[in-house]
Formats: sequence, structure tokens, C-alpha cells
Amino acid sequence: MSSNADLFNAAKAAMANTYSPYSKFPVGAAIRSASGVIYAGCNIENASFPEGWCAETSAIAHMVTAGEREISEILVMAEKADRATPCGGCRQRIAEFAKGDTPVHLCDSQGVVETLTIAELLPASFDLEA
Ligand SMILES: O=c1ccn([C@H]2C[C@H](O)[C@@H](CO)O2)c(=O)[nH]1
Ligand SMILES: [Zn+2]
Repeated sequence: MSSNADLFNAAKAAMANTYSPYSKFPVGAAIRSASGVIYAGCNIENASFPEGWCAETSAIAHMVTAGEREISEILVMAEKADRATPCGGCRQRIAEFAKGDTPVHLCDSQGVVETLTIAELLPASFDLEA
């Protein structure tokens, strides 16, 4: 297990609570905030399919609700993927609370497979001040 065992375990525990009866594709995410606290989340689907949301979005919601606004690293896992990567919308949501060099750890069910920065995942991202 990597040195991100705490993040990995938090994402795995969150993934166990997934509500994904439609896709049957469990996802978990865990953020380490600037203060060092871990915020996790799972994907939550809906019978009205577009109303569901992603694990990364749940984790960001927990972080912001707790009064924090800076992601220092984030880890994503999907039970059925060899290397889970955030969807386009989640890349933009992560970028809102991250710096370009903020690490995004992509996992399989065993551990971190690859780490990319959010700037690598979302080059030339939308910014009102760009
Ligand atoms: O970045 C992503 C991409 C997809 N999903 C979820 C949404 C849906 O519930 C399921 C299948 O797309 O995976 C996430 O949680 N994060
Ligand atoms: Zn997403």
C-alpha cells in the first residue's frame, strides 16, 4: 500500500456506501484538504438519471460544507475500473478548489495506479479571469 493508505481507505469506505443501482458502477473519492482533514464521498444516482452525481462531487460537497476550500490532493477509485479517472465535470469542480499542480491519484481496487496533476487532466481549464 502506498503512503496514501489513509486516503485510499477513506475512498474505499465511502465507495461501500455507493447508491448506484442503475449503472452498478460504484465510485469512491477522498480529498485531503489544506488543513489535512480527509473528506470522502460516493456516487449517488437517481431514477431520473441526470439527477445523479459523482463521488468526487460528494467529497467536494463535504469539504466545502465543513468550511474548507483547498484540495491538497484527491484520490479516485472505481470498483470496476483498472484506473478510475474523474469525468470532465468533476475535473472542472476539482480545479475550482485546487492549484494546477494538485495531485489526482487514480486507483484500481488495490491501490494508486497513476498520479496526474489536475492541470494534466484539465489543460486550459475555464477560468473567469483567464
Ligand atoms: O468521475 C466520475 C465518473 C463517474 N462516476 C459515477 C457516475 C455514475 O454513478 C457512475 C457511472 O457513470 O459512475 C463518478 O462517480 N465519478
Ligand atoms: Zn464526475
